[in-house]
Amino acid sequence: MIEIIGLTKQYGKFTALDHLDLHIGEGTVFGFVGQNGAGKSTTFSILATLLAPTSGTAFVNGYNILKDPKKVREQIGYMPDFFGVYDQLKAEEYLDFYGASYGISVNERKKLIPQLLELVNLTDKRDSYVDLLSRGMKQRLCLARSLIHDPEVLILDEPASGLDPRARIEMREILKELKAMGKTILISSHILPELAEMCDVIGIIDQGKLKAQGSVAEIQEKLQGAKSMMVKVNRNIERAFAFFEDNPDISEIERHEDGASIQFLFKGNAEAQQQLLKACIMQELDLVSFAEIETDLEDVFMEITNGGMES
Ligand SMILES: Nc1ncnc2c1ncn2[C@@H]1O[C@H](COP(=O)(O)OP(=O)(O)OP(=O)(O)O)[C@@H](O)[C@H]1O
Repeated sequence: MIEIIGLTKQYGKFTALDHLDLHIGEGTVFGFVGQNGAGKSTTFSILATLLAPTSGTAFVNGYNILKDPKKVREQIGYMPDFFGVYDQLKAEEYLDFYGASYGISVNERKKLIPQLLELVNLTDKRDSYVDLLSRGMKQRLCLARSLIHDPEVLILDEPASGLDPRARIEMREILKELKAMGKTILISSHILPELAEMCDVIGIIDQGKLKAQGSVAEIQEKLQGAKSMMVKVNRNIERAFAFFEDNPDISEIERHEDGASIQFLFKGNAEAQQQLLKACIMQELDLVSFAEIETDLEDVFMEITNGGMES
């Protein structure tokens, strides 16, 4: 579990983080989204105890980053956005080196390293020199490195940056496995739709401030106070359009070019939505479908960071 309280970081006069508060529950996959310079890496470096905050603090599994940095480091595996790899080492030796520096015994390392290489799909590269690995492979090796002491919390700064679509899918699959193991995972990214798919909760940061937090659907609802809905009719689209247009809880109604679909924003809870569906059936509106539309995270993000909403 992670608790961030009033975290602030000044670089000289510049405020990179401005009273950030965040609560991330155990076993959550949390996506930290923000434009370049929003403050994601600064937050992660502070959580990893590599950078001191100007004020505020954070707790990782109950350990204070300021008072108990050693304990915090035991809890977390950190993958920075830029990492050096020792190019004179082979993949297996690289992990062995890190395992030794964590005080893991030779015998344990012999068992652990093949497991880690398998987890990140690098078993067949164990004897390859690190500098000859592709970028995606290096990222995965670095992820394996961050797992060597079996941390409960993973902090991954842009783990998919610079990867091609295939390598991104591989990374996503590995993260799914780690989530299944019960790890709490914090990921930052610009690849917004991917985060939406992978994360339970998304936090949107802009100029050092948290603008919104919740599931993609919650963020959208908070932003618009309404859900996007789409209905499709078999015939008589005019009649259906007039029916929805008359409803005071419906706005931004649009007819699609296919001549059969109507999209609108609906303000109301699940009960109200059920009533609306019932009314459509009572009116014999020739519906073939009635559904909530998943919002594109990219749209939500752009709206929020363009000043569409204050938290
Ligand atoms: N050591 C530093 N000295 C001065 N300013 C810094 C320093 N490190 C970061 N900053 C500034 O703080 C702000 C936040 O940077 P940070 O790296 O946390 O952003 P980010 O959200 O991770 O961005 P990116 O996605 O580009 O990595 C930026 O404006 C950056 O220029």
